[in-house]
Amino acid sequence: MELIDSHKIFSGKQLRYRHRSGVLNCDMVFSIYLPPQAEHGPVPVLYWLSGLTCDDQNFVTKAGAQRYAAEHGIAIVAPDTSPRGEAVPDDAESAWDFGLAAGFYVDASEKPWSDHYQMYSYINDELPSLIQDAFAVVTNKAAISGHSMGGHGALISALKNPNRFVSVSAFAPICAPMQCAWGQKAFTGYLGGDQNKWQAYDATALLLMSEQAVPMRIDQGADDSFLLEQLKPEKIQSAAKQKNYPLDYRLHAGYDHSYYFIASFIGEHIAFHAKHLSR
Ligand SMILES: N[C@@H](CCC(=O)N[C@@H](CSC=O)C(=O)NCC(=O)O)C(=O)O
Repeated sequence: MELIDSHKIFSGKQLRYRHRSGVLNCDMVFSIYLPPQAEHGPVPVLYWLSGLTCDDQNFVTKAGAQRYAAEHGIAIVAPDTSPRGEAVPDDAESAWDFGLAAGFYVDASEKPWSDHYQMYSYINDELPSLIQDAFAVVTNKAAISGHSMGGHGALISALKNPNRFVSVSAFAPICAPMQCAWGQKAFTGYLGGDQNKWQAYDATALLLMSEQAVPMRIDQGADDSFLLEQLKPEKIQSAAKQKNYPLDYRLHAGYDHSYYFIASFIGEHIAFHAKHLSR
């Protein structure tokens, strides 16, 4: 693992590393914020998953999360959103919603994507192992959050691993990818045409099948241009109501899909996770 950037911020450290990923079969970069408390012992970890077109830096430079992570003594790991490199296939049409920076946090089964696009395993297995081996972090519990495509990634990770994550939150997540154009395109490309396979990566379907709840918070901007066509929070709200699932859903007047929205509420999300991580 190679340290490629380092900054002191709010008495902690914002670090950036490059490493070889076995599951993605390419070099990857991730960022980690270590709060000042990490100098005195293990701290809990919040994983942050970013959205379409992002890499690890969008959240680090725009969300303003470090102030709150330092206050609560939480490390934040921000991975990239897809495999990258000369040998990694990208979408032939260079679409921004598929291929590069659009891994959708699934394990692809279809060629040519399956050789590299194994983002679910990277986020849920390989990266946490690496983080636990390399940093002073608490190993038996973590929290997860994300935005848009990354919100979908956070929700499915928690729903599929209720013993690993103590809490999950999301900003403007893609709540029902099987029922929107972004999700249908990605799942067809990465997983093939059999929709039975898609359910394993659809937050609304997973919630309906869940047997163990993870405290969940979703914040959504009412002026988000993707709200009606792509995000569909009403699907997961309805599923949560049906299952009596602990979903705290908040709609905010005037906010859009951008990092201005995320920066406005990231402090509340980190406080939500801190409460559950400290139990
Ligand atoms: N094509 C546009 C819009 C892309 C966009 O809005 N990306 C969001 C995530 S959308 C769902 O996953 C984002 O986080 N963008 C990065 C940012 O820093 O705002 C474009 O390319 O701008």
